[in-house]
Amino acid sequence: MHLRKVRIEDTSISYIVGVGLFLVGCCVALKYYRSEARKLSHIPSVGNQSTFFGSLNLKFEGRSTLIEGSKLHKGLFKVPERHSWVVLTGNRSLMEDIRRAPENVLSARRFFEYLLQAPYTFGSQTLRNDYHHHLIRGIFTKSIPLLITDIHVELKEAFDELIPLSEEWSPLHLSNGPAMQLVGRAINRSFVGEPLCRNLEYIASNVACATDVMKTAVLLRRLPLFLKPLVGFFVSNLPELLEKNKEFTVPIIQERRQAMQEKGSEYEGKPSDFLSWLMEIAEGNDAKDEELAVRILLLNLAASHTTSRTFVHVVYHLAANPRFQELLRTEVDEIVERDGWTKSALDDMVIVDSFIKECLRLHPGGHTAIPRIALQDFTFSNGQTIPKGTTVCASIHATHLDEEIYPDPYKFDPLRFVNMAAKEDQHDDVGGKYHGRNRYDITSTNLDALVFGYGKHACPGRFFAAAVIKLMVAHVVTHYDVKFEKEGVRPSDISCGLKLTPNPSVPVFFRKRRQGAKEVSS
Ligand code: HEM
Repeated sequence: MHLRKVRIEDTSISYIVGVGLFLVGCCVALKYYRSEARKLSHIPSVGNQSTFFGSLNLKFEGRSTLIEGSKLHKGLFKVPERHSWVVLTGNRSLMEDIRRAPENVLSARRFFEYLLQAPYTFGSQTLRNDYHHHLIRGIFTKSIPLLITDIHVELKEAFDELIPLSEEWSPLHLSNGPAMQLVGRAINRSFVGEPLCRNLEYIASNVACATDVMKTAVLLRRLPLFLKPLVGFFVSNLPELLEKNKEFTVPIIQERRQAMQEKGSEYEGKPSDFLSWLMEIAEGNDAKDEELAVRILLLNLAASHTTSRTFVHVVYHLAANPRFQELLRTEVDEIVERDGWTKSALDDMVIVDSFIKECLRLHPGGHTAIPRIALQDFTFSNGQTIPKGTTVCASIHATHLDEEIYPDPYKFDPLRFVNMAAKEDQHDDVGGKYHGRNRYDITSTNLDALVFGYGKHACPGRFFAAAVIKLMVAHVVTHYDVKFEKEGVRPSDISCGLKLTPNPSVPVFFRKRRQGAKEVSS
């Protein structure tokens, strides 16, 4: 009897273990069946195959890995990014396929929602309703010539406060805060006007919100769907930060509403800035004070890091090469003496333009461009297919570092785009194919210049960004000498996943300009 019981227990234990193993096996098989790795197995991968080691590989050798990918694979290839896979291409025709695909097939919007983990940070609704993009493309961009004077005044004050003109060299960790403050003041002069644009707590609040969103999003992107709301709740401080941020903007909105009620919609002294224009066109829920405040914050999110990062890259190149400072200031001195600080003066600064564009070519914000998420299976013109849900983009280095387009592509050539435009003009003279000089301006977007994206989602703020960065760079070369401690050595960029940022650990030394200093009109 006793023996029989033992046998039964033995049998049931092996039975339970067997069923357990079977279920685990089913789960593993199901996980693999549903995994990106299986669905994308037909697309060749580059670098290490494990998502963990592959991501490390991307971190330390992102640029070379993606260049290798474009060279080895003429179609699509994939790389692991942290927890998942990203499909890329360096093929121009396939990049055009991405550009041409409609939003309901390859979605830019869905990518940004994923990037910012919108449902758990800002909320998808705010992001999906992008009526403010039309405003940026329309009246805001058209008004740049009128906005320039105020931005210049704001920048001058900001520079004087943050980097006082001194006869001695003073070190400054530019990328850690000063660049964001300079840019924050400049752009907010046109977004919300004074005095809010120079309220340092407001500028810091914008930066804090952006940092919190990015930090939270990086974490949430790795988690399964069911954990995101819970973890987001504990990790993010965004709700409090947003409330704090609204305390700066909402009173200004209410003041303007009151002025309009009392003195009419076009009252004397009505500020000409983005907030005023936004209040004019917002409707329904979007017109609520708090919604308007969040939209201004979103605009800051899109504009501030991108612009300040570019400014830092430019200053780093100037600091590493004192002769470049001479090159730019010769141009700026002459033009400003003639035209003052105007939009047409900025347009004439073709060397400054070329210099900044060359920085953007070599130091884009990341290794990729035109990122999209497939909302349905998509077949490229070469016959390769990606399944629904795949993140796909262009490898930016494939064109930015293509020696057929840019001879000696790794060399920083400040006059590269001036010379390319001049060649184009010669072509025009002899009846060659003429693209127009504008093709070589900072703001031009095409397959060879992908830093602002390309196609219908290309950055609508790029004309404004270009004007602000030009003003900042022109101000630096006309007022300061800059250098690094070790002459000629520019710190390498930091690569983090698919992102690229200037190295923040090295200070730039500033001193009042000595060489050829002259009184430039302020
Ligand atoms: C150097 C500075 C800047 C860089 C490098 C930059 C870059 C970009 C890039 C790469 C995109 C995505 C394009 C795509 O998906 O194909 C983008 C989108 C956007 N940018 Fe910028 N940007 C800069 C400055 C600004 C500024 C100053 C503003 C606002 C005035 C702005 C507003 C936007 C907006 C609203 C979008 C979303 C466009 C859409 O999805 O249709 N950006 N930007």
